[in-house]
Amino acid sequence: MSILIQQTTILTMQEAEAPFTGDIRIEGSQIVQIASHIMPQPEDEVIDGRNKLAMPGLVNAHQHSPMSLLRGFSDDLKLMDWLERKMLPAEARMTPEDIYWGAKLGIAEMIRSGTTAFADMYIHMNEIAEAVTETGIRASLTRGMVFMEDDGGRRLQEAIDLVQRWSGKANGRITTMYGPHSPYTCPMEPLREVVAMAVQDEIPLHIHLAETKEEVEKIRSRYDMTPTEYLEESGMFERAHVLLAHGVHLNPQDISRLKGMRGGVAHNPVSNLKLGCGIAPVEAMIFEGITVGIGTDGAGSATTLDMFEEIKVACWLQKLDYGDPTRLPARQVLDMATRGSAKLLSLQNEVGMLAPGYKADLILIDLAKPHLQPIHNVESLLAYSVNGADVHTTIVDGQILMQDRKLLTIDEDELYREVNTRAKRIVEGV
Ligand SMILES: N[C@@H](CCSC[C@H]1O[C@@H](n2cnc3c(=O)[nH]cnc32)[C@H](O)[C@@H]1O)C(=O)O
Ligand SMILES: [Zn+2]
Repeated sequence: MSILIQQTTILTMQEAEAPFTGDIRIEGSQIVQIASHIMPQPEDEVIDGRNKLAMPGLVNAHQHSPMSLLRGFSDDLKLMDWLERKMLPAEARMTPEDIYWGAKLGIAEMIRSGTTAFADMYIHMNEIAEAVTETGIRASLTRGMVFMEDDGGRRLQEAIDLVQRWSGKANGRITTMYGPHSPYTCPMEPLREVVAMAVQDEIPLHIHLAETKEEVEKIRSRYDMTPTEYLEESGMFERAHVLLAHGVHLNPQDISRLKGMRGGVAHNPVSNLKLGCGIAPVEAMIFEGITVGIGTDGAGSATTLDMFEEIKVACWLQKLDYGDPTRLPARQVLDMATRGSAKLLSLQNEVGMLAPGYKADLILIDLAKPHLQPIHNVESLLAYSVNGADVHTTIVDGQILMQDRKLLTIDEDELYREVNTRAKRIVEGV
């Protein structure tokens, strides 16, 4: 299978490279050539790229994909109330099949809005892995673990099963992580146990950190530490690749503790705004050399999985926080949503950039729209004007998943029937 995209505007996201017009050739799962003109081969599927822009697919660095089933079900609550009174009881009522359909709903929204890979933390991971396999998207999957009661090791065993069964599957599109949920749901002993497993199996960690002020207060009263100090105490930053979700409430010492860490922080600006959490110190972290990527968090809180929305809001928040519009400029935020997030998923040598040898994970954006004209500066348009609905074509691992806004691997009528019936049944009991 080979694809030739002709005469399109290309933003490779390679270091400081400006956009240019050219062709992109894909063979199998990889990009093999990018040049101003490439001779079509007889077997090529040719895509007309005129009036379009090709860029690396966006990487959503923090998600709970089946929470799309709970979108709009319990808004305008405090995080701890939302989580403990609404989400956890609803999740307890979800069957594995519900999770499969919820994940598929999330994946449909992601493919439609230009996301080609995501980091997911949830339960019933076999079903999410099946949804990833069938739909063609790329994902780093994590069984989230809350250690608040003795479950006879069930959660840990499910996490191990996920890693053993699914790492490298779906032509390498599936990778895995270990996911202790957060400082406030993981006592030190099981946390250290998971860190030791991550080190031994060479598997990254995915965990929430310092999302709310309440969390900071809770960890202070329990352990007399900041949440960051608490995680540092577990040894994870020194010993493993760690994907930290949120990192909103970090003081300057906390930021110093993260310096030199493998992995980095997934910024989820829309979720942070909607839950009233605060503004993450994104610029300060980048200044210290910490990798910051972008995620949406689950649709149960953020309510949208459109990474172009996150991109805009990420910029706005830093500009507002500093009272300075030069903060977090367009190119830098695009870098966060592609290469930054790719590094958080340990995929920096495979996705996040358009280059020969990289995976063919890319999107085409339709520029023939009033809000995307005239074209003074492509990076500005992408950061401040493009919406997920402007994505025309989505390609992952060399397979076209959406063309001309039609999903090719998902039956949307069936999907909407399933999710509505299931969502209704789940929330009736909460
Ligand atoms: N409840 C599971 C853990 C599930 S992992 C993912 C969890 O993260 C929760 N979650 C989603 N968004 C957020 C957030 O913003 N902060 C904290 N937890 C969240 C989500 O509801 C889900 O329960 C257990 O018993 O082990
Ligand atoms: Zn989360």
